Amino acid sequence: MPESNSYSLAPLQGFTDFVFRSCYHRVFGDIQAYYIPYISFGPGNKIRNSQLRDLLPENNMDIPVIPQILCSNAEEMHRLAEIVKNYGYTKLNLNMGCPYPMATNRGRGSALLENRDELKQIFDHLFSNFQFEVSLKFRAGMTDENSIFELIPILKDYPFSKLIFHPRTADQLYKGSANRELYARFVQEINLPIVYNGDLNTPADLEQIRQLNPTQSEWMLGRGILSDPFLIRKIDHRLPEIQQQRELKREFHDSIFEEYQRQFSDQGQVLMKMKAFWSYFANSFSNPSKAFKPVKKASSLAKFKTNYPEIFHNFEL
Ligand SMILES: Cc1cc2nc3c(=O)[nH]c(=O)nc-3n(C[C@H](O)[C@H](O)[C@H](O)COP(=O)(O)O)c2cc1C
Repeated sequence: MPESNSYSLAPLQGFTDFVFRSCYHRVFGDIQAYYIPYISFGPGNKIRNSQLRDLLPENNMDIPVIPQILCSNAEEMHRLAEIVKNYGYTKLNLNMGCPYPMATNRGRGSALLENRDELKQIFDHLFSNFQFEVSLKFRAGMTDENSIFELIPILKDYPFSKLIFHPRTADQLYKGSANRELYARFVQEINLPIVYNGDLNTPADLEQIRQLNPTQSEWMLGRGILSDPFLIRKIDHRLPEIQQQRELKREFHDSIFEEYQRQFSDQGQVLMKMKAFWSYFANSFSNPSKAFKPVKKASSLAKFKTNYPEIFHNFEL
């Protein structure tokens, strides 16, 4: 891999929150940009507290974060972008990839890829009324992956700082696999540097994409990092020796657990967050489904505290 590889953390609502991001950055720190999961308007035109908390500058000190918004039209975009601007951020990411009907039925996320007039209004309004460095994260359309090629002239018309492409259609949700050949064809046709996202779980995954697109150097990683916090070190051939790996992994886990306990007074909420964390983190142990069991079956935070040390003891690689 060339030295110029650069990595960003994908936004995963409920998983890559500020606790995860800050602990990862402190313990591993090999990521250039951490995308904050989207903010959007929910019932009563309100943004969920958890989304706002994740955006607060005091929760993102000294970390290179990029806020993301999920909107359906220029008016919604404007109100969300104002919030991001008022917090002092200078970068903004637009979510045009969310595949879930809850978003797409309201014209948000991937649905915007099929609504070209709305799309252009959003872009026009954003670039003429705000000074953000704007990036765009998108999928390969709603149902027909070839429809994404029709967007190329529009995407080239605006000064996006980055285009991040996850080559799956919305109706695939997370099933099947990301279409790497489609990605390579898209890059060739658009002829701009693009960030690749989707199913990067091993160094070999990056190699295979580079075989199709030799100049690929920008990567956004999501579930791969949640499942293996050493993934980037493996890709860059910087994996420390086994004892240090164990220590770093334990330090990472313990700092996340400590921080959730500081953030939430409700023990049930801490347990829920730790279960979500472990649902991926267990993959970094020798027998993932067995390793996850003691966490999954913990019915209280006290039981979790008793159960998790045995996982490090019994399933550590
Ligand atoms: C639980 C979950 C939550 C996600 N939340 C977001 C989000 O808030 N914003 C976004 O752009 N993508 C979101 N995604 C998509 C990821 O950012 C990423 O595009 C996708 O997981 C593919 O990359 P990966 O295979 O490296 O994980 C989410 C995905 C999952 C599984």
